[in-house]
Amino acid sequence: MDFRIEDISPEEISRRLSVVEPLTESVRRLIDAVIRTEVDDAELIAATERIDQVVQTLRSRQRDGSFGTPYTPTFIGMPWGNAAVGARNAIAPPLQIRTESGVAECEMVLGAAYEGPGGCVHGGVAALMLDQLVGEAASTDGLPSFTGTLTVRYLRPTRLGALSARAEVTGREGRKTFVHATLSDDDGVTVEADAIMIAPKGFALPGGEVLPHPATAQEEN
Ligand SMILES: CCCCCCCCCCCC(=O)SCCNC(=O)CCNC(=O)[C@H](O)C(C)(C)COP(=O)(O)OP(=O)(O)OC[C@H]1O[C@@H](n2cnc3c(N)ncnc32)[C@H](O)[C@@H]1OP(=O)(O)O
Repeated sequence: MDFRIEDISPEEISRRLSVVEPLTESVRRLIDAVIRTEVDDAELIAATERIDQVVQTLRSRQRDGSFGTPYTPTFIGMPWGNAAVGARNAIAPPLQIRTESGVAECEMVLGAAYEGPGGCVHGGVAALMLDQLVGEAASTDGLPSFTGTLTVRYLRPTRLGALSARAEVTGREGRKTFVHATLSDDDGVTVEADAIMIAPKGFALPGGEVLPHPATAQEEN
């Protein structure tokens, strides 16, 4: 896994986000527009050419491979290509997740790009959002955890539109954290999930042994 360190200040992080977040929002509007447009074929072909020109400009200077998750020396993560919450990733659902001890929650408005059954949220998108939320809830004590097992129950179809989601830690056992999560619309819960999150070897255990961070462990190996 990629654990590169980038020595930049929180102010520099904010500055970079202030530039890329509007770009990502613009691409989200583009995705929605492409799905729902009813313009004629000539306009679609002209739009394809204009979009390809923009792609060419962006590709004139580009990193190899994926974005990865760079960390500052004080472990502020920058997962900007992440499929669930990447600030540069327009296919990520628009989530602004808030966390407090053992809890992660957010509200979101999902449009045409997240459709599965007609007019409803794709089950994989619901699972993606809940997977991220259980990960963030499990990691609020500073011990990042991977999803070991995620069990998802779809109780009824989730209409596209305004939704909310919440994850809460229900127990911890060694490196395992148990988390329950829900996705809800105005009428209540539509999807629920239970996760077993695992803190990989190489991270500090809460109140116990401090293991090397993967970034430094990698250098030592
Ligand atoms: C602060 C920043 C915020 C950061 C915020 C971060 C949010 C991240 C959210 C993103 C979530 C993701 O998508 S994560 C990506 C999807 N997940 C993955 O790719 C994980 C792939 N799997 C793995 O890397 C590995 O299998 C691990 C790390 C899950 C486990 O490996 P391990 O560490 O070697 O585990 P091991 O020693 O064998 O077992 C330890 C204990 O866990 C149990 N265990 C092991 N695997 C599993 C499993 N899959 N499901 C259930 N339980 C398991 C074992 O029975 C054992 O229990 P006992 O005997 O002790 O009782």
